[in-house]
Amino acid sequence: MDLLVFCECACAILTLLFVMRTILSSGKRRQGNRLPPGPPGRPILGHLHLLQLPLHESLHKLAQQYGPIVFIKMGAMPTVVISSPDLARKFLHEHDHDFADRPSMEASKRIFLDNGSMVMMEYGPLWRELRKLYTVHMLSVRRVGMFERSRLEEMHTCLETLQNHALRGKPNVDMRKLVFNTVGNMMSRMLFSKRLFDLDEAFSGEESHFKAIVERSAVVFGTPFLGDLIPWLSWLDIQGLRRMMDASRKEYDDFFEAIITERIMEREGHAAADDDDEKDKDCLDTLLNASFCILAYNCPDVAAKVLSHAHSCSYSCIHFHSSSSLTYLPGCLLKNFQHGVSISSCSQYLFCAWMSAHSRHKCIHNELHALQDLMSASVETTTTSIEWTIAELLRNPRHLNKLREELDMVSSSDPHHNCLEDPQLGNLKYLEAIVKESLRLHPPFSVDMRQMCGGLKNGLKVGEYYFPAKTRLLTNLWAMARDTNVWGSSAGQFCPERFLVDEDSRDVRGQHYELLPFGTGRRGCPGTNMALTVVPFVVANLVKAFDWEIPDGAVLDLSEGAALTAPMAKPLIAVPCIRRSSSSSS
Ligand code: HEM
Repeated sequence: MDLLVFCECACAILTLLFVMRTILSSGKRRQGNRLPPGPPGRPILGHLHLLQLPLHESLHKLAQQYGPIVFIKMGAMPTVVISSPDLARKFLHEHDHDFADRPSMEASKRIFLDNGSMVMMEYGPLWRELRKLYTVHMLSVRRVGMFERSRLEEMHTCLETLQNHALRGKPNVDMRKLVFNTVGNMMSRMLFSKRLFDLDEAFSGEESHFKAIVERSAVVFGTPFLGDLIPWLSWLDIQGLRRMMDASRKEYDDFFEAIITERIMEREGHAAADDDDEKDKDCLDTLLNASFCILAYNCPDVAAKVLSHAHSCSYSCIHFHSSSSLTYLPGCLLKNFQHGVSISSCSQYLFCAWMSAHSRHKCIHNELHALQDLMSASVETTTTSIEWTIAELLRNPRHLNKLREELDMVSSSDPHHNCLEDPQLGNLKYLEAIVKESLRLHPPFSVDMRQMCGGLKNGLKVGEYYFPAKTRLLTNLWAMARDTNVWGSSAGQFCPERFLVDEDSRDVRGQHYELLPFGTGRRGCPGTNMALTVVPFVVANLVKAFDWEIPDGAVLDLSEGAALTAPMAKPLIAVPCIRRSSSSSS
């Protein structure tokens, strides 16, 4: 074979091999990077044009068309939407640690100073520290139980207010306001021992100072910020949202700073009194005691300054509140810290050193955000759940009467003067079934939002699909809880009996993936104990004490509101009528 023919053949073979390799490798890449099905998107907007509020309904429509796993782009943000219990198990259990971040949002960055909110914080050491503090020291069953007295007092005030108004005629009550203010006071007393709300607002249309702050920030959180969806447009702020976010942050800061500063002064005053009763009075005390620990994670540079300051001052003794009594701390303990004593055991001592040496303002922002975080995460959700439950009971008098019979069995005394207490409610199966059923049909967070952890820079393969880095995970809790394949043909109806048939063991605490009103896994709701104490408690007492009616001429409207959480579209207005006696009314 002459040389020319040989070269031509070799070139042809090499070209062929190159083309084949390119085709094969691109095929392999496509196969390896296969995305879940989804509708065609638009440039820049992605699939935003398909999404409306309430979000769970738009996502449900997509699932009906493309199946239980759908890939969309919210602007530039890759997003996977899941709507089946099996997929929820896969993503939120098997891949829980991979999807443990929350989507980063401008509002939470600005209002909670660099995502200082635990709810929105990225997964990492500070989140872990805070989470432990919340679940073990602030929201455990024991801790929630410690505040039973203040909840009883608030419930009593609520029933008394209703009774006074009912005696004067047939008043229309804005149930959302009444419940919000009652639950708000229960929470604020547990967090920092203060009442924030006046219950008469439910009749007058007035608004407390704190409620007005919450509502202004809800507007900011509820308005989509363009830069959250299309990051390269984040410089553009046509709606002036950044200014509103900063104003909102200042309002929260001023509000909580006053409360925290007052407490610090009180604690300093009490230091001389050696008062055991004041220890860990509420969550703010717990936070202040753990303060240095959080500071060390959040601002290591500041923490280092505290240490060196404490050291250079060589305090011989610093007074502080220990968990048992006022104690004097020998300076040598501070030195020990630098030789390896754990942060948490030294936190209280060093916090006091820091307090005496530096401006208060700088160091209280961790406590400030924790209080703000817990108030925002708890009051709205719990209120929404109670409002929906009462509305469903008004629509279904048969269930309401059955519940009342159960309640009358545990307490036949005068319904107007005695609150039903937690221990009386513990074994009431029908009440429990009603609360579960209400959370099933109306999960206050209808769509759970997570994001792939920042560390997974090359994305992640789950099952047969590949997901790009920072993919957002939306779990449609609302759709899973209404799936007829799981819940049968009555999936859309309010039917508490379903939890009583054959001793159905499905519960709401994150073990049953078809019913996840509190989420699940490491980022599941740490306030579940509190919510499952307060919701049945308030519902039971409202039902026990009054006959409830819809105002004359009004229609009970159970449509859902267009919001990120899933409230009723309009506040529930009801009329409380005093029960003649607990036995005669059932
Ligand atoms: C009926 C009432 C409530 C409902 C339905 C609810 C629901 C939820 C849901 C769905 C999540 C996200 C879970 C996940 O991503 O897997 C969550 C997170 C959270 N909830 Fe609740 N919640 C309620 C009450 C409360 C209460 C009373 C508190 C505090 C006292 C609270 C504090 C929090 C916090 C701090 C988080 C963030 C947890 C984290 O990101 O690590 N919630 N809640």
